[in-house]
Amino acid sequence: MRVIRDATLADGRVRDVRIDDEEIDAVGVDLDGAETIDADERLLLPGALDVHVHFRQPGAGHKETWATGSRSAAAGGVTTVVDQPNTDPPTVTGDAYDGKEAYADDSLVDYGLNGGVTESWDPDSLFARPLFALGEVFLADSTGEMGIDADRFTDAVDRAAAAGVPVTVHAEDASLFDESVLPGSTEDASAEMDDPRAEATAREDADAWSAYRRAEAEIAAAERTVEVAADTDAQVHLAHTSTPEAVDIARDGGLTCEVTPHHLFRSRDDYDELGTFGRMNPPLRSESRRAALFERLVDGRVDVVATDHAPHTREEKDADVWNAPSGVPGVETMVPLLLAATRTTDLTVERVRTVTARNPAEVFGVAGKGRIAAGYDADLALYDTTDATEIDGDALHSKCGWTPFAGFEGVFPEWTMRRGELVWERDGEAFGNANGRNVRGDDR
Ligand SMILES: NC(=O)N[C@@H](CC(=O)O)C(=O)O
Ligand SMILES: [Zn+2]
Ligand SMILES: [Zn+2]
Repeated sequence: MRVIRDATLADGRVRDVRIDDEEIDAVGVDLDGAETIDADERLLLPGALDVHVHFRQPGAGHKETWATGSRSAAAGGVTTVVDQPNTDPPTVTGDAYDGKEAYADDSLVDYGLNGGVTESWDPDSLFARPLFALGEVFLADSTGEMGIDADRFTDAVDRAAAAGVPVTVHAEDASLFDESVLPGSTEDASAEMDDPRAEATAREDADAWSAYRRAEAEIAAAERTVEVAADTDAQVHLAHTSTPEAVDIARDGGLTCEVTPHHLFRSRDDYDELGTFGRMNPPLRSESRRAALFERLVDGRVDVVATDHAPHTREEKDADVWNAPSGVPGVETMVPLLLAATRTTDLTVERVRTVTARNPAEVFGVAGKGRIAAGYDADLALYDTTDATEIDGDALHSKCGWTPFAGFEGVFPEWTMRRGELVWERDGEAFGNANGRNVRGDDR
């Protein structure tokens, strides 16, 4: 058996962690073992579970593949990812689920696969598969145009409740988007009458995306989701909540919620730097809303941090604000950004551990993951918190080759272990094997 010697755990205790094949055998002091990995009192965290990624296969392997996405995860201390259904074909039938699982064979890290809802979904075959969750259920169109109406949403939540599967919701209400911001909107109609003022009304700056998909649209959709959930036994989770209001609505309404690193570390003030590379759904919010969201991360009101890792190529993103695709990468920089923030804010290492590992495993009932304790999977990552490096898109491993966090400090793992196997060693840039497993699969 192998022993990781003198590791500092998130709560500050220094312990040995003994590993028996794929599992943690014991956590203690002076443990015996045939082989020793010295931690030298560096920080050992449970491998993170990122419950919201878009790895793009099938259908858009030019943006990301399971091989590149899972490498990016491993290099960022993430040992489990959950893929979303807006691929091509969308994961809305049993066959589509099976097709995606064949791609996930290339994954270095463990994974879950969500099922989605469209007009043409097939709930019977879909719920016959081991779904991680039903979701993200799109209440408004995003990449993949899977927005559904109110009746289908209620029906989907009812079916998920009957199947005992949690539901995750992309909560934006498209009827509340501010269409006056759009080119060709009513103000702009005067263009047809040769009114010179028309030119001035069509916004082309990247911040127009935030003005268009305004906060009120998320807040209203979060309220509606609480109402729908209240009428059923369904377990409902709000994906990527971008406003403090939606976090509070989720808590008060008995839902769980997740926030993304980009909504925690970026705001509308950053569009000058990011341009359309900062376009995503839900969009960046005001600096005051960002700060209020961060406060809720620090004090425990946010349940989960997940990335909504949504890569698009540079060429695709380099378009005008109305035509650029929505989404930013993030799986590799989530834990590094949060750990770096523990050095400069009130965020504690324990909170980082809780929102990236313990809570996602608990909220979604992932057995054997999210903790460093005997009997749990040996999903681990080692960090030197005194060694922050500057984030650089070229040095990351996503196929998209860019990051919205360029220039930020990040504390990256020295190594990452997934079920006892080293899947990333920073010295030498070495990756392990594609032995990732479905966390809801039969071989668990
Ligand atoms: N968040 C995004 O802006 N984009 C996501 C879809 C989504 O999560 O809504 C994508 O798949 O590109
Ligand atoms: Zn979404
Ligand atoms: Zn998403």
